Formats: sequence, structure tokens, C-alpha cells
Amino acid sequence: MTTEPGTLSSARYGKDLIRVLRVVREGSTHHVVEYNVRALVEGDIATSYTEADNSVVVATDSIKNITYYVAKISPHILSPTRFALHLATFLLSKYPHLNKAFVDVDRLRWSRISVGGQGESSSHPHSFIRDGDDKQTVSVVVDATKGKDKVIAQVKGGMRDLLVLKSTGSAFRSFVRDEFTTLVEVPDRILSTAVDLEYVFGEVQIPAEFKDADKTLKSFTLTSAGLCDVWDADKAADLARKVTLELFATDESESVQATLYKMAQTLLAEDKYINSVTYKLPNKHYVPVDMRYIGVENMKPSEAEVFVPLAAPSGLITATVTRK
Ligand SMILES: O=c1[nH]c(=O)c2[nH]c(=O)[nH]c2[nH]1
Repeated sequence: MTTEPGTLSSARYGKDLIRVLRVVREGSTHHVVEYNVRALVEGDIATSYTEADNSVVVATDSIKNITYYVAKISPHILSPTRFALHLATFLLSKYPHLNKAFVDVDRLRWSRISVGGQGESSSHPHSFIRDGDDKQTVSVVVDATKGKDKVIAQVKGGMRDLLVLKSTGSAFRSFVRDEFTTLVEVPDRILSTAVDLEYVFGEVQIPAEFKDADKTLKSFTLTSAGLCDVWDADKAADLARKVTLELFATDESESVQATLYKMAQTLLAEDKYINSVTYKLPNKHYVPVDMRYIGVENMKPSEAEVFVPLAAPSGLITATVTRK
């Protein structure tokens, strides 16, 4: 064979878009979670690319089957973060030649249906409603490249597709004005975005009982980054949603940039285990309809009533705020 011009500098594979719903029965009270899972691995797999050597390949079909298996046996299934860590540690402890696992989980919303009359409504024990298109996101990397007794986990949380709109309490003024400027300054406008948020926790040392994935996860809940301390990634997810919604609603916004920054600072202030926060906020424009051609006024800020939602283009405002 002629000399190859390139070298394999990275290789990772696995299964994407694994959809799973799990029921946990607690007597007549049921819990359900629905996840979209991506599970990818790295390790001594180069020859599968360079020499068509499939002896090192755990089929992506098997990775899918393992995902369902861990969903069945994991005591951590109701927590997307711990389920992701369990699946990742399972893959690495089962296959000696794999040394890094990347598991992303999106949790879809299923909330209990409220039943009963006024004053006596209660949450139904086994009926649920999709009460929002937003997803809680979890992304874990479990790294055993320094040995299976020195396993490190990087855990990120976040959310996607949280669609919000406010009809006042948002201005946009004093921006650069030059020959390219057509936008008028407004003291009052509609503000709408679909929140995309990711926050990074400190690295976690997975303790020595790594070989037993279940034991590992039990001790994981009690230790973080070698400290005897507890952090709860799912509690952080609830906090992040609350902080984001409350600040969006209450901030007298001077711009998406300024509101984003306040959200990120508040999240860092309220969860000491979060090291950095990244928001990606599209500015979904709503434009007042000009009806002056028919003698109708609809263009004044605070008075306009009829708007066109613009599908495209949208602004896109992003930033990462990192703990000092
Ligand atoms: O909040 C905003 N930030 C911008 O950077 C921008 N640019 C723009 O046209 N509208 C807005 N709104």
C-alpha cells in the first residue's frame, strides 16, 4: 500500500437517539422518566478504522442494549445525571479496552396530572402530562485513561428549548449608530427567546469501587471531587429553571446580553458547585405591523398591539460566566 497521508488523530463512536421510558412502581404510585440518550466511547479502537479490525468493536447495537439494561437495573434511573454516570461507568468497567465514555441524556417533561375540584386537587399517582417542550440536559464524560482506579468524571447540566416571551419590561437603546443602522431605539419591546443553558460542575473522582458500577454510584452520591460533600445535579436543574424564568420575567432588560449576564451570575451565586455557566439565547423578533397605509397607528412602543413573529433571522446572544 502507498504511504497514507494522514494519521487517525481521534476516534469515538456509539449510539445516538436512544429513546427510553422507564416506569418505577412504588405501590400504587408510579414514577416515569423519558430520556433521549447518546452513548459514545473511546479506547483502543484505532485498528477498527485503520485495519478494518472489528474485534475491538462493541457494536453500537450492543451499546443500545446496554443502555436499556442499565435503565432496567439502575437504582439511579429517576436521576438523569446518576443514570448517565451509571451507564458510562458500566461501559468502562465491562470492556477493558475502552477508557472513556461520553453519555448525554435529555430528559423530557412528564409531570403529574392534577385532578379533583378547587381546594382539593391532588397529583394523580399514575397519569402524566407533557407540560413543556423544554428538556433537562445532562452530559457526562467518564475518563479512565489514567487507569481504572483513577477514574474522573466531568458532569454538565443544563436545559434546552425553554420558550419564553414577555410583552414589556425590555428595551434596546444606545447601540452603535452608523450608515448601516436601520433599527430604531425602543424603550419598550417584546422579548422572546428559547433558552439553551449549560453549566459545569467541578470534576469528580470516582472512588475505588469503580469495578462495581452500582457501588460506585452509591459512594458517588456522598463524595464530590474528593471532598466529603454532597451535590445534587438534579436539584441544580430545578434551581436553574427557576432562576432563568424568574430573572427573565422580572428583569427590566436593557438587552439580551445584560439579562443573560444577570441570569448567569445568579446561578453561580445560588449553587456553589457550579463552576461556569453558558447561555445561548436567540433573540426571537416580533415586529409591529405598520398599518399607517390604512390610517391605523400600531407602531408606537408600549402601544403596538399587532406583531409579526419573525421565524428568521434571529439574533443569537451567547456568553460563558466562569467562577473567579
Ligand atoms: O438585546 C438585544 N441585543 C442585541 O445585540 C441586538 N441587536 C438587535 O438588532 N437587537 C438586539 N437586542
